[in-house]
Amino acid sequence: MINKRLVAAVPGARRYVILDALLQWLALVAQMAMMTLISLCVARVVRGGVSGSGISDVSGVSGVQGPDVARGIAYSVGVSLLLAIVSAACIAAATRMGYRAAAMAKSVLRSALFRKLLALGPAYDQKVGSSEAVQMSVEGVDQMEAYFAGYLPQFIYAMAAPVTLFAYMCTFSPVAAIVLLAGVPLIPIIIALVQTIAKRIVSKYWNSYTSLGDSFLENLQGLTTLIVYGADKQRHEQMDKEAEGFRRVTMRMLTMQLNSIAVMDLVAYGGAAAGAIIATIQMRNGSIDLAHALLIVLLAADYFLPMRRLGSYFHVALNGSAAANKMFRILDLDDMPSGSASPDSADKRIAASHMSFAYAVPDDDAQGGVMAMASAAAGKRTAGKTRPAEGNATQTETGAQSHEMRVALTDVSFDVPDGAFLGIVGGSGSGKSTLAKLLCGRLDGYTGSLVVGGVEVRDADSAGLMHHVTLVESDSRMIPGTVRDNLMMARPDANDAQLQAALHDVRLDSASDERLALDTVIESNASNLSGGQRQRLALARALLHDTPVYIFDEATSNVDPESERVIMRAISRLARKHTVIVIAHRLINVRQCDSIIVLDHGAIAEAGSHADLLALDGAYAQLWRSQQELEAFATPSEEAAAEGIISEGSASVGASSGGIASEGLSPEEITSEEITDGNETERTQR
Ligand SMILES: Nc1ncnc2c1ncn2[C@@H]1O[C@H](COP(=O)(O)OP(=O)(O)OP(=O)(O)O)[C@@H](O)[C@H]1O
Repeated sequence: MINKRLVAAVPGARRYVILDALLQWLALVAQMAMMTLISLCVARVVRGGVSGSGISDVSGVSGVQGPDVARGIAYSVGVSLLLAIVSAACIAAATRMGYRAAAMAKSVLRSALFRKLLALGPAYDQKVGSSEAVQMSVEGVDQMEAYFAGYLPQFIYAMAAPVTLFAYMCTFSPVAAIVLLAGVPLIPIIIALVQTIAKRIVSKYWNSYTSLGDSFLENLQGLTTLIVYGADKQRHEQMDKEAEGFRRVTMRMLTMQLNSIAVMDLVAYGGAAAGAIIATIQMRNGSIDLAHALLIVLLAADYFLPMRRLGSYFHVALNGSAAANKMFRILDLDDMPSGSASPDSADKRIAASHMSFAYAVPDDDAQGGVMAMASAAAGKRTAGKTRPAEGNATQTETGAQSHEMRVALTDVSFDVPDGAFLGIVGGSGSGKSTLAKLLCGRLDGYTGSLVVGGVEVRDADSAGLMHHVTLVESDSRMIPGTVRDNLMMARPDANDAQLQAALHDVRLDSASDERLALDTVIESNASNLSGGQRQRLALARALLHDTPVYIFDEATSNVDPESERVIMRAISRLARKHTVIVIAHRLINVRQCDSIIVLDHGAIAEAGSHADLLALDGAYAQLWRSQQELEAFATPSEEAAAEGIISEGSASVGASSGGIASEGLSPEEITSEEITDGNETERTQR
């Protein structure tokens, strides 16, 4: 009934929980004394001032006769009021202690979650969904309030209260004390019975809640796409179905809670009624007087109420416990491994030797693609918390979840000399991005060897590796704030002149049409920037990072031709001083590289310079020819344009693609300003 791991996770909350229960117990003692006085008073009023028996010792008002009755009653009322105040103060203090325990639990767990998300590293979202992370750290953690402030103190108090009442009642009516105590365990028995069903329902509730959150977030993020393709109605219906499923499981949970509370109420109030019956019988037998009979009636409910309250807190606790178990699943994820070796900033070489890598994919997701065919090279460790089997069999078990291994890279070997300019090309899914992520330590679990900055990546200190390799991807993120904030992220000590220089390098300075001031505010999701501006700003930020190695993974895939030209020119200027790797689908963007690696299904199919690869007449040459043909096809010939034989639609395609083909992505254009200017003139004429 207690989530031991949850309690152990917040050791500092224990003393507040115990103080809370202790204060509740003191309130009970004060109430017992108050009820004793009240019973005595009532009995004296009824009997016209005749003194009670044993109670008088407790109340201190025995033996008060005749005219002193009024004074005795006033005295009792005064003391009762004082006791009521003491009891209320104890309850208020107990509530305070409960909130302290809850605040501590929430703060400890929320910090632990945030620390874990950081420790999971840049690829945290591969292990935890964004919406799950948000739900757990907000609503999941909030569930701890009821658990620590309500359930835990109540659990202790509900044990202590009946025992205390039993001990007191035994002094004047052992029969009533025993009968009432015997009824108390009925409530925990009901709780235990309900628990078996409730656990399953509550866990279903949380699963349904987080998965609905995931769908909601994804649909919201993709809302524009859904509307554009007219798929919003269908997604709407699908979400309605999910929401209906969530409503049903919520209703089942509430029904179960209300039903069990109703049964517990029956026991609690039935018990109190039983107390009244026993008191009446005993008084009629003459074994107790009126004052004691009244006292039994008044105290009988208190036997059951703490347990009854525990029963209602129990449902909240189950919810908190299920949320905590979900949190622990996140907290139990393996941190991004970090070695202690620091890459040498003077060593800009990269070397891979017989390097292989496979993703662990949950069984349900593992379909199609290059499935479970890990070569024997896929040796000791794999991504995340998985472990490949020896040889070709690559099924793994992680707790209840089994995984298939999806091979992404197989037996890859290459050497990149200091300051080299390397291109990596290949079809979709050939492993280019995986290689980029491995090089900057965002994925772990490769086999073979991968050396960056003179150290094996798996042994490298992850912070050191992040300062050695900068990866710029196609969907670079900006944080809300100013342009300055985003740039200074890469170099916190940069002055305005350095920031301006970085903006100048990517043509975002005041001389450019696309200019951005350092104080320009960037809104959420950089929605006030164009795709080109965003990517150029990301490049400026990367330039400020000034690391020995740069990797650009499709850094120009979503931008306009002008931005593509600016970015490629800035990238080519980086080479020599830094080692630069460019991953591109468009071969024209790697044509000027010293060497190009062609990946095919995770393996190196060809390697060499652009000229070597064309001479080889293999996959690269074939792809080059087809891309050239495509671009030539997309470029409207001057004669055709002059004769007006290109329709409006195709002219617009031609203008955009033709722009890309001719606007400065050839090596000459990238490295020579004059030729670029010539192209611009040509474009203006066109
Ligand atoms: N997180 C992941 N979990 C499981 N498999 C993955 C994951 N990321 C990539 N893969 C798989 O690994 C293989 C290589 O993917 P990768 O993203 O490296 O290819 P790519 O060459 O960069 O493709 P593209 O050019 O389309 O970006 C693919 O089969 C892909 O399905």
